[in-house]
Amino acid sequence: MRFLTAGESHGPQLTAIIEGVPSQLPLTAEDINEHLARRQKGYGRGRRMQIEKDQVQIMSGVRHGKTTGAPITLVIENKDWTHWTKIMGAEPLSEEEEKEVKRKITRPRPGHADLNGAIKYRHRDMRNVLERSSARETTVRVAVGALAQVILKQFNISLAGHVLEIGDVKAEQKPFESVKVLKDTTETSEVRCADENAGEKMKAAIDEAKKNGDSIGGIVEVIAENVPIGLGSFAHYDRKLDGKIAQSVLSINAFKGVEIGLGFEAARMNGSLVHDEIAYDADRGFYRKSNRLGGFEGGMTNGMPVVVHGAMKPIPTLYKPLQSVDIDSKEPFTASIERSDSCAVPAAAVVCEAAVAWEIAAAFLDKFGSDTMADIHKAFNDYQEEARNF
Ligand SMILES: Cc1cc2nc3c(=O)[nH]c(=O)nc-3n(C[C@H](O)[C@H](O)[C@H](O)COP(=O)(O)O)c2cc1C
Ligand SMILES: C=C(O[C@@H]1CC(C(=O)O)=C[C@@H](OP(=O)(O)O)[C@H]1O)C(=O)O
Repeated sequence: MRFLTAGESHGPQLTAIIEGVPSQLPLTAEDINEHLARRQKGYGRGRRMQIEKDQVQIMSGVRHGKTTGAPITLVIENKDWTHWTKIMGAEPLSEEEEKEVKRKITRPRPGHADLNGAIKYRHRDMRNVLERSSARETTVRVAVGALAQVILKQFNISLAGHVLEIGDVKAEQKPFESVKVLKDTTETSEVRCADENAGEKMKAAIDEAKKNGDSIGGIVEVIAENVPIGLGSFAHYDRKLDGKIAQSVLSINAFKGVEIGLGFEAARMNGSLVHDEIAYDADRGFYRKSNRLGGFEGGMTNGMPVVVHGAMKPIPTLYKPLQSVDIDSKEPFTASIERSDSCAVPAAAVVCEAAVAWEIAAAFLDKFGSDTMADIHKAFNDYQEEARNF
């Protein structure tokens, strides 16, 4: 399975084309819209989220509620587009229109793709960079991840993404062993949270940052349950599933770190406290007594829940402005701002969940086939039986 996305933040729409989805998979727009709504709900978003009401249109590859095996096209409209038709239109502007429309952006924003992208693609109007580098694109990635979750659900594999930390407020975690998910946790941090008030403390930290004209980042966690043993491979670097997940998570806007299981903490501990001992039960087959390594050994899943953490930097556009330099005048200026999120970590938890879901689903189809659901179910059931009796 593979996908491409296209579309600008203030253009007419975002599009994804997904190729390699098996036939006979039940799929409706509602399966996807549910996740799009979760992404919009998170605390700390700016005014743009009041304009958008993300809804997917399935434009190809599905007939009467079932996939056909043909490429699937997903489209999400930007409601804000109506305010940007002149600035973002594909047609050349007349001289009159050119004067009317404030076109050029020459002031790069620290923390964004603006300056590097402008130099790389020789744009003197940095709107050509910022429109595509915007995290608006994460909408359509969530749509693609939602489709991946529909596939995984057929095999009882479920995922949850939630917020672990906002700034220095931590959701005190329950141990990995007691993970029993899976509900909507984008507003609070219920999944593995021992402190019932953590969600409220996080919201207060977001409010405080906003009040100071600042922004705040955080850490999200994604857990996938009932993942079979052996997705991914030890055989080659680009088939290691933990590596693929890391790439996918790190590609989310503003993500600066990724961990699997204990992650960086494992480097500070002795081996006896890190590795998960192997046990055997006639009903379950082989299993682990703990899950410190987050469900991975040798680039492959080991049957324990997959646990991924992603670290998001604070939003770069600040109401308390940063210094930069105009690319035309070369004069320093203080960045001005019209609107921005002050925290997008809760929303990013949903994006991270989508990224992990996609990688697991793609690896799942690599292992069990990808033509039609009945064949995949058969291959999966046979393999699970063999793994249990191994
Ligand atoms: C869901 C989400 C919403 C975001 N909203 C904003 C925003 O409103 N303002 C902003 O400056 N950056 C926002 N960002 C972050 C920028 O898109 C990101 O920092 C920028 O594109 C540069 O990429 P990099 O941080 O990965 O290097 C958001 C990121 C995500 C994941
Ligand atoms: C539109 C979304 O996020 C946007 C991501 C973003 C950025 O610079 O990345 C900047 C803001 O957009 P605008 O400049 O239009 O206010 C966010 O609202 C979204 O998440 O759907």
